[in-house]
Amino acid sequence: MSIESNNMISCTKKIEFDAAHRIIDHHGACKMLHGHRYVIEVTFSKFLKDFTNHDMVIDFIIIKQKLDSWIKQHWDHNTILSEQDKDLGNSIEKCTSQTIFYLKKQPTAENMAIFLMQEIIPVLFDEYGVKCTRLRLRETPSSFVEVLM
Ligand SMILES: Nc1nc2c(c(=O)[nH]1)N=C([C@H](O)[C@H](O)COP(=O)(O)OP(=O)(O)OP(=O)(O)O)CN2
Repeated sequence: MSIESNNMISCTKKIEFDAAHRIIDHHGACKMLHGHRYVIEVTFSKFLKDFTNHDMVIDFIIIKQKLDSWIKQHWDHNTILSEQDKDLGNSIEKCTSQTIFYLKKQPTAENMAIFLMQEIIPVLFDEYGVKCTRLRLRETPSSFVEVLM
């Protein structure tokens, strides 16, 4: 097999979590507070030409340790709201003592995926020298978004 300079090898890990959200001003039911079983598929890649001295793109165990810990701490069994939705967030916090996770934008699947890809994953995986090339976030069995880099 001949390796071309742009051939890549990638590895993907799936992580699931439960969270509630709502999209203010949505024309349909998504303006109501509701929950999802979210499924993240995160993919890291390396150029094959850079893979010569390695056996793994990145260990699946490291992906789980790093990203799953962040998700468990911030998003799992929590409510994800826009910063414009502080009244709702404050009411929930008063009743449940949870710490609401606020995004600057609406908590759509797109904005959640972009936030993970831009703000969280680069910091969590900085030391491993791998590039996150794809992040898929499934909101329902029939709906997902994907960020490709
Ligand atoms: N592009 C986006 N569209 C919608 C989002 C989103 O994040 N990005 N979010 C929602 C709601 O949160 C909703 O709960 C999910 O919508 P939908 O896929 O329509 O869910 P259903 O289970 O009702 O889908 P079925 O078609 O019945 O399988 C809405 N849109």
